[in-house]
Amino acid sequence: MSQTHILKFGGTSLQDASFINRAVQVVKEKSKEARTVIVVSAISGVTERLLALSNISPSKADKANKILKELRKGHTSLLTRLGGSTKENFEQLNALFDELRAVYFNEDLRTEKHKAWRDHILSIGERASAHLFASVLSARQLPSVPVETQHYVKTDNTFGEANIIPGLTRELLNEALQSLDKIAVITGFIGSTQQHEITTLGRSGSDYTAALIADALNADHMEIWTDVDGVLTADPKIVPEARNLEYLSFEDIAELSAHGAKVIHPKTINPVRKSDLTIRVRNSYKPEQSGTLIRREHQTNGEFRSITVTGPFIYFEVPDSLASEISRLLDQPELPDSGSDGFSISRTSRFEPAQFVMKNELYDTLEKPLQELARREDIELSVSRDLFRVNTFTNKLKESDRAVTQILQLLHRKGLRPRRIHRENNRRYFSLLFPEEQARRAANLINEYLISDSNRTDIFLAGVGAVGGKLLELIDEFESKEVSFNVVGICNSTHTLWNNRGLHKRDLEEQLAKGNETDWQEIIQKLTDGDWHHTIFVDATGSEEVARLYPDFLEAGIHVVTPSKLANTFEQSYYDRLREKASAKGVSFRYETNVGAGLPIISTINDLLESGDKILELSGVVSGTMTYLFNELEKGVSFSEAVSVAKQKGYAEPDPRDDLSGEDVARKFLTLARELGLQLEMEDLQVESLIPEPLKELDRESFLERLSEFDEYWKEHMDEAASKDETLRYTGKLKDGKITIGVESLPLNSPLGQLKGTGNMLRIFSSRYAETPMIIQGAGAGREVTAAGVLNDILKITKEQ
Ligand SMILES: Nc1ncnc2c1ncn2[C@@H]1O[C@H](COP(=O)(O)OP(=O)(O)O)[C@@H](O)[C@H]1O
Ligand SMILES: N[C@@H](CC(=O)OP(=O)(O)O)C(=O)O
Repeated sequence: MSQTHILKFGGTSLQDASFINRAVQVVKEKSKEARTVIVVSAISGVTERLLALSNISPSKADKANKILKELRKGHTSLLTRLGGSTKENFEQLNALFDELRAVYFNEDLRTEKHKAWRDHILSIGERASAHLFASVLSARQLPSVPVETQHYVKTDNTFGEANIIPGLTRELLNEALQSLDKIAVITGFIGSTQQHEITTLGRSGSDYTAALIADALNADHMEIWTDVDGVLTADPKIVPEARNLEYLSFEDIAELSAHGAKVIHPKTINPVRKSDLTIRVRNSYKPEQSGTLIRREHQTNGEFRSITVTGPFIYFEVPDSLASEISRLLDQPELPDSGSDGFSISRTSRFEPAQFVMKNELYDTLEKPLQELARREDIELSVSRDLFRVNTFTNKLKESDRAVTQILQLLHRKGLRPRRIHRENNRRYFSLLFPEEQARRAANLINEYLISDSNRTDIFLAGVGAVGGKLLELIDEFESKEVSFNVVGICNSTHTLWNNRGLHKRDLEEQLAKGNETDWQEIIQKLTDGDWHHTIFVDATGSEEVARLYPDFLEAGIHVVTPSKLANTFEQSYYDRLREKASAKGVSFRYETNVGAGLPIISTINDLLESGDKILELSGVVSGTMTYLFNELEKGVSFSEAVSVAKQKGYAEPDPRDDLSGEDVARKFLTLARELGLQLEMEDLQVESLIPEPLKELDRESFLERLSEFDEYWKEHMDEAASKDETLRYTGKLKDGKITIGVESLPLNSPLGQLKGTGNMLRIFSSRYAETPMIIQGAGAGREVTAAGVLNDILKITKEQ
């Protein structure tokens, strides 16, 4: 057997009899393949109980005795239950609890060498579990021996967080373990000074012990058995949706654990940094899973993405002149070691305040001198307490800062503003400071950003009629390497359907009718609360009620896209409010299809304006229905017949008066005018209606029936135009701040006279296009072109992010 494997069982992997049985099984399997060396932590919760014991004054002997008794009982009854209770094993375990009692009540040690006394107390946890586990293994035909590392792991005398003396430790461990013919069950977490006083290596230090042993024995592989699937993208206690990382490098894990990923002790990699050791972090609840593989070589496959949350911290600002003195205070060697992110200082210039972030406990020890310093300088030191750092790691940060920008935008949309942003020189990491609850929320949102395809856009589609239904089809068919869409919800006026994993055209047909009742407030709430990082609300309803809700969506950090012309043509104050909300929240409101369906009219006008051009006139035909009607009249079809066919073909609205009134064209021109910055209301437009006065008030059926009374009128008009080689078109014009809309007689061979089908044509006269206008022409109606235009808006938002 040439290979040596180290198995480290954390406290959680030995928490009760069934876990210990599972651990025995793991050892049994492993020991068939390789020489197996075990490292154990104290049974879950035991270190906490021992710490609690060390904080009980001996005057409260009852309380202390209760803990002492429970700990002894807990271990010995496990020994019995697991079949390891030979007389010798029982005596050895009891001897440890006798020792614990004796040390606890040793008043001299407690008072004179308090920290050493406490470490001695803590050591019992690991020593007891090593004895217990070795006894159980031996009883199961796996001959084992407990090894207490206070004899071999040598440290300085920084009790509670001792530093290893590497050479000596390596030599002693090697000597003790090299030729053992039984399975060594070694205590993690503990060592001793040169004077043989027991020390501990810092909370969760057993991982570190395991690495020291791996180094001493030149081991090939090490397994860290714990209670999670491996190293995850975040602590699952904070981020339940955290995902397992398949591979990490030594450098990755060292960086994560130094910044609070508790799954592995920060010093673990130190002794093995240069070795070819492989480390697997595995879940004792799911031994069949492969966990996370950690090795020296750097994996650049994008796996390195994770979040840690550290704290609590204090934050305060002082005039820069005070910063150096405070730094000196922080330099005192007797201060408690508060880890690599114990404190940080930012100084930008002499004139800007210096910003301090420090762990709560560090501040508590410094509060007095700090306040004194502040008083001397006559400033009030105002501190914010209990803040937490959300640290984000990702390989993407090596390439650019885009991920930082995207994450900040995402948090901003969800109403989360960090108190402080800190970008490390090491380009894979940045941190944000928040109050506790916000930190939790931010961690969950960032996790979603990191694990989901960051190119993914989530969509809620309201209205699944002609345009909405087609859009869903287009989204289903859409394929791109850079962007992906996920329709998380759809609704019509009665039903709403949700699915985080994505909805498709077939769901619309099969499932929507079984959905919940549509409740707009609930939809807004759900989209606001969801951890989707990039959401677009698409309104294809044409409903006024929905168009009035856009500010709420924008306020919730949700982009809005719509083919509906309503929102842009409500009162000017509403129009302005939409823009203000969108800009305040960093989200987009897009509506390219409001004019000319799929034709790029609004974007072209904006491009011209942005590049400094001045629009002088906009004119032409922007109603496909009207073009169709006049084309039919040209062919000799009667007015009433043309209207009814337009209705049948779906060009005209269900009540054709909505088109004939000119309202549709008016809304389009008003939208264009406002795009140019004009402040206008619908009433300011001059619009010629094609609805004969006597038919205005009729119901829809009677209107259609009586429309033929006016056929003659339109025939005469058309004949008159024809006699001059002209034809009729319904046109609009915006010039000098005024909009006029109505029927014009135009030469048959002019560009507008030549329009066919549902053709639209808009002429843009500008400073640059003063003589010959820029012309945008094409089909200006129809569900295909409109849905494609909406999809284009969605794509634009996605690419802006
Ligand atoms: N990135 C992370 N991946 C996995 N677990 C993490 C991470 N960050 C923190 N943890 C926490 O680490 C715990 C495992 O460490 P610990 O409690 O010391 O277990 P053990 O007793 O097995 O050593 C997990 O239960 C989890 O809450
Ligand atoms: N028992 C010690 C050391 C340790 O490493 O424990 P665990 O492996 O259960 O995190 C502690 O609780 O800090």
